[in-house]
Parts: sequence; structure tokens; C-alpha cells
Amino acid sequence: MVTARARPGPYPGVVSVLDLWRTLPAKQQPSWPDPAELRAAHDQLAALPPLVTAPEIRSLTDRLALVARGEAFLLQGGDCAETFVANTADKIRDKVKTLLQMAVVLTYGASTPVVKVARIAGQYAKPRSADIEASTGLPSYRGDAVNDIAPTAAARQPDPMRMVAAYHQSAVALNLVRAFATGGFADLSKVHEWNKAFVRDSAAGRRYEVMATDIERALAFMAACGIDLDRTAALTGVELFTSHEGLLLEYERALTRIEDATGDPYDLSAHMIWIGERTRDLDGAHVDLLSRVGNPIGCKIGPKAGPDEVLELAERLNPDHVPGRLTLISRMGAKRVRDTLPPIIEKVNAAGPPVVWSCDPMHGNTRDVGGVKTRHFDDVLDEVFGFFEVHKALGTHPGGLHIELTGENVTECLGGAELIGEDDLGGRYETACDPRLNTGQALELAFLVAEMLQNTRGERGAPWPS
Ligand SMILES: O=C[C@H](O)[C@H](O)COP(=O)(O)O
Ligand SMILES: C=C(OP(=O)(O)O)C(=O)O
Ligand SMILES: [Mn+2]
Repeated sequence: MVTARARPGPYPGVVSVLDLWRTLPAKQQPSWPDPAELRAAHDQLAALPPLVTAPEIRSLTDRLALVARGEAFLLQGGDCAETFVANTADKIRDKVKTLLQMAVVLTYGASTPVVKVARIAGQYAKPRSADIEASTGLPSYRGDAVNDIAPTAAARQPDPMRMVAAYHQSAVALNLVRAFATGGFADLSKVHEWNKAFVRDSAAGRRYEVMATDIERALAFMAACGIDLDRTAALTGVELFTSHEGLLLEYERALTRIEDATGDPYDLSAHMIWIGERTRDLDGAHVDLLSRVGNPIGCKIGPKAGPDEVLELAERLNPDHVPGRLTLISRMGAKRVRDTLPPIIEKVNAAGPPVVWSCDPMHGNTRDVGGVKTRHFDDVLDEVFGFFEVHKALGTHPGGLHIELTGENVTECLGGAELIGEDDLGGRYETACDPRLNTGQALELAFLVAEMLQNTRGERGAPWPS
């Protein structure tokens, strides 16, 4: 069966509407040197098995529908840019661990389920501000799926076979993530033990002793009621979904498959795909391709986006008004979020499809310190709090957070309880693109948001500050 979304249309040279994007302007695509090589990479990818399945994708849509209705919270996070060299067991484990620890704290703070979506197993392509890197005069690094970060002309040459390598790297990462999610690693009691260790052993954690003790009491209460924490399915193992920016159109197209059972197309490279701030043009190739797949789609919204444009985008990406289908991820910057976000929310909520409102407090708060990209923890926190304030004032649901983080003690973002200063940035600055919160900063953020939600709930008796 072929549905309307996948049915071939009357476009010259285009066999399927899934290829209509090929006739549209596509921003941020690499200058692939040889079309035949690109075609070969596409064809190899198209013949490989999918990384995820359509039923899993529909489960995520269902979970996000709960978020859209105000009954759950979304936590999305991971590296700015995954790299092949950092795709190791330890680093994957520590990233997943950090995300799960944050999720437990937020679940407690928000008293609602937290839908967990990792930027993992596919986050290998980067849009860039400049084609040429100012410091070297070389073509910019565009992610390991495109070129190599080493500062030589040969390394920076785009190679389409790197997309095939990225697929294989994603497959091995996903294999481990799935094992962690279901194999006993992620039991609630274990995650809580990690949080207790963070609170006990780090200066950053000590502030949160009260909340950690409250969570401990809640778990003890559950155990006293006869709930076996180590045997209850909902508490042993987690649902962890994957996501990445759908930037490289050939890659996303090659992994888009028609599901036999429904005849619907799904991009099976990840559960959730998002469109970046630089590629969300209404009539551009990215919006076209991703509007046709059945996955939950995210779309970044920066400070230049106006309410009318966002409404149109929301309609284009969720024409059937399916709850959970669209997540709008605002990344306004701490200074602007309180002014720019309200008119957008008002417009979309009044006339548009249901959306999950999520906050990316990273990309609007990047600054340059002596040629090093960084972000200050206080700005990140301020944008998150601004986002919650805006939703509280409008009576809408602050649905989620989208964070660039790592499970390691890197020194890429300033501030936090460890007071990382400008002089510390050289210590462990390891990101391939944007600065990430380290584990301590990420957990602190979760505890601070949870505290804020608890205080608000105490005052108002409602789960959300709305
Ligand atoms: O991750 C987001 C973008 O790819 C990144 O912020 C771009 O960075 P640049 O401005 O250094 O190119
Ligand atoms: C590229 C990114 O963000 P944005 O599109 O919001 O700049 C990102 O999330 O890494
Ligand atoms: Mn980034």
C-alpha cells in the first residue's frame, strides 16, 4: 500500500514525494566533491537495516502526546557533536547515566513521568556559521559524518562514505544504549544510588542533600508499601529514545523507509529528528522531507523567528494536529526569552496544532572568551527559569528541556557550583563543536529545576507553575 504522503507525484525527475526535497533549496549541505560517490553512499545506506522501528517511533509520539497535554515532561540531551573516537563504552555509559540521573530528579520534582530522549547514536552532522574556519582558513568541520576535525585540507574534505561510517557508529552505540536501558543498569534504585554519591561526594552536590533525602524517603515508602524496587517492571529498566538533527538529507532519505503494515514513511535513523535553527526555512528541503515522515519532529526556534512564521512552520510540520508529533524547541538566549517567546506561544496555541514546548538554554547563550566558545551556567539557568516564568504567566505547559551535556568532568561551560572560571576552560575542553554542561553542572541544573518546581507546587498545589 502506498499512502498519500509517500505516493509518487507529478514532479519532473522525482519518483517519490519523499524526494521532492531534491528540487528545493537545501541549506548547510556539504560540498560533496563527487556526485557518483554521494550516490554510492546513499545506495549503501538505503540497503542497510534500519536503526529503529516504526512501532518504537509511535510509542515516542504517544509519550510526547502526554507532554503536549501537560501530563509528562521531556528531557532531551547529549553531545553537541558525537565523534567516532569518543564513541566508547565508558563515554556512552556515562552520558546515559547522567541523563537518567537528571530524569529521576526531574521526575521527583515535577511529579510526572519524564520522557527521556538522548542526543545519541546519530548526532554526527553539524550546521556551521561559517564555511571557512577563521582560525585556520580551512573548510569548517561539519561533523564526523561529513569530514574530519583535524586541521588539514585533506581531513576537511567532505567524504560521503563517512555517512556510512556514521551509520555503523550509530548502530554500535544504539546496541549498548538498548542494553543499558533494559539490562539492569538503569534500575531506579541504582540511579538513585548514583545521585546519592553525587550529593555526598561532590561540592556541587552537597546543596541538594535535602531533595536527595526526600527521594530516599519516597523510595523507602514505596518499598514499605510492598513495591519491590528491583522487580517492578516500571522501575527496572527505562524507555530511552534516540534523536539527532536531521541535517544531512541524503542520510535521512536513505534511512527513510515505508512501513509494510501501514504504508507510511518513517525516518528509521532515530526515534525523534529535529530541524535546526539554520535549516528551518518554510520552503526549504529540510522542512519538506521531515514533514513527510511519521516520526516526532523537533524544530528549533531562535530569537529571529516571529509568531506568524512559527505558526506556519507548525502547520507545515503537523498539518493533522497530531499531539506529540511536533516539539518546538526555543533557544532564545537568557536575555530575550521573556520577550520573544510569549507572542509565539500565544499565536501557536490559539490557532495552530498541539505542540510540546521545550527549552534549549544552550544555543542562545554561547559566548566567546579569548577565541574559545563557552556558555555560563547562570545564563543557562536564567533561560530555563525564564521559560518556566513565561509558561506560568500564559497558563501553558513548559514541556521540556533540551541540553548539551556530557557524562564527564569537562571544563567547557563556565560557572556552576564548581565555579569553573575562564582560566579553567583549557583544562578539559574536549567538545568537537559546542561547549557542553559537565556531569556536575547537568545534575545541578536538574536539582535546581526540581527545587523550583517543588516550591511552585507547594504554593499552588498544581504540578506545574501554570
Ligand atoms: O550546534 C550548533 C551549531 O552547529 C553550532 O553552534 C555552530 O557553531 P559555529 O557558530 O561555531 O559554527
Ligand atoms: C545546531 C544546534 O542547534 P541550533 O540549530 O539551535 O543552532 C544543536 O542543537 O546542536
Ligand atoms: Mn550545538
